[in-house]
Amino acid sequence: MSDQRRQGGGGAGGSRGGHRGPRQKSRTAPSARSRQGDLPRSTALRVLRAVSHEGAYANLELPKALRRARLSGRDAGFATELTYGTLRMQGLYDAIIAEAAQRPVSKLDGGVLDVLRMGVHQVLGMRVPEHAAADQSVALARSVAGQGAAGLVNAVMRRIGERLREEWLEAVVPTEPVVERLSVAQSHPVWVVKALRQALIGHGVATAESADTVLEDLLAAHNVPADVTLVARPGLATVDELLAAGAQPGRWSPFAVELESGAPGDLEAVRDSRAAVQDEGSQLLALALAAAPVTPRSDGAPERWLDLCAGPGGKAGLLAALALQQDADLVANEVSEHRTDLVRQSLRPALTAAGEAGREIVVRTGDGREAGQEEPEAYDRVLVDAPCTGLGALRRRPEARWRRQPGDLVGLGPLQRELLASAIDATRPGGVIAYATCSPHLSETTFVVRDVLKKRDDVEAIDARELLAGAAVDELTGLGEGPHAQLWPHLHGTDGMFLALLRKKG
Ligand SMILES: C[S@@+](CC[C@H](N)C(=O)[O-])C[C@H]1O[C@@H](n2cnc3c(N)ncnc32)[C@H](O)[C@@H]1O
Repeated sequence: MSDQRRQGGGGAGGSRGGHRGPRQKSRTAPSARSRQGDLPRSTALRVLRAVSHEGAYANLELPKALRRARLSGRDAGFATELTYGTLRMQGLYDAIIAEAAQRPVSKLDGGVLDVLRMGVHQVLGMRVPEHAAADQSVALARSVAGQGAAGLVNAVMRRIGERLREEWLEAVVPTEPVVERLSVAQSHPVWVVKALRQALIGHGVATAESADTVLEDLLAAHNVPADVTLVARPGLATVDELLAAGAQPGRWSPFAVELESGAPGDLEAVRDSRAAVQDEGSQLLALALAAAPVTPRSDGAPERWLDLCAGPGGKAGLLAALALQQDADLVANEVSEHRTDLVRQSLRPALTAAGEAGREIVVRTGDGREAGQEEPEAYDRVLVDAPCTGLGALRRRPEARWRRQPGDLVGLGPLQRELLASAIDATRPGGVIAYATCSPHLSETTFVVRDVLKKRDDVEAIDARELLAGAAVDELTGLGEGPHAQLWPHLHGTDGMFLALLRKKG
């Protein structure tokens, strides 16, 4: 459990702001505090408004908002849990608000609805005393929508306080059908629940009989904040260095540590891009590709690696470090110029080290769909970390489940297939292609690989599970029936990463 969750009812409001230090109190006059809600809550509300009205991403918006409000320590933790927890559980909270307000949430003003969602999360998700949550919600409602809204929020918050969480669940969660039940109880859109159910069965980790139980575990795992995992990029940083700075060892990757407190940017190695925030699933994928057997080049020339969709540079950062250790060259390609800049930043120390070692690391902007035609059979190892719905990373992207739509798959499907076909063309005979997504959705994983393989006889699937397990420092099972591998948040504590490894024949 994270610090934010542990602190639960403490934080900003457990005691009507009584825990706050004198410095914060002096920044806001008492009259302003009561009119607008306290600083952690008004900061969280500002982020929620930006997410629901301006299409902002909470993980980018929140750090900026915390900085602007100069929140740190417990207050920053409280605002973070309030923002992320409210966004995650929005589906359940909307059902509770509709019942308590005796009207559909679509009839409520958007700002008032966000205030109420935050209010419900405080009472039912964070154990903040009802009176503190209600008073602060009323003040926030007054500031966003006036006195009339304050009266409505007051009435709804009092009604919400009349029942325990279990009683609310009983009141608003339908008993059947199962998909509807899980959708409300675990706060996911129905289409996502259905797609994940199919994925669990399709990837071979559940049967039609066991799927509902396993599905509940998966959905529940999406509602628990992910640990902050770092990678010590080999040759550039060491795990020991990060452990000495207070991190704990990771579970699967030999280069992973977990940061239980503090911000990643507090660590020098992270500031220098020698280490980085990276889920262990992503680390294992890069390690599996680097370890896959390829036929050595007959001319003895160094291997050439390609990361076709590299932005913002997480996997490219680890691949660059591994390429340096294996005397290989790397091209990190990305279609967006802005994201190419992020890759360049991420690879800064590796670029310097490559220059010193006489190795070549190139960061470039380009459409990956053209690489196969422009550089046929040029590479030994190619990663396609394809643009996808991100349904495997819902722990980290709290608003993604509400923003994503089934229609997104229509645009992504052809792009994923074209990128994979291009990657195969760019790989020389005897080389290996890794196709990865941070989504277990069958339409973006096994169906893409199946369709591409159906059209060509120059490539075959190899057992990704074996290579993934071989890269792990602990026994890694539950990856499916093969040959492709699927990681799961509820089984492995990683993001839901998919990996197919293909070998170019010849
Ligand atoms: C899932 S992200 C890759 C994440 C990255 N590998 C990492 O670990 O940090 C997919 C990336 O593909 C890029 N992309 C989308 N279409 C592309 C294309 N046609 N060619 C190359 N990159 C593309 C997106 O801009 C995005 O940065």
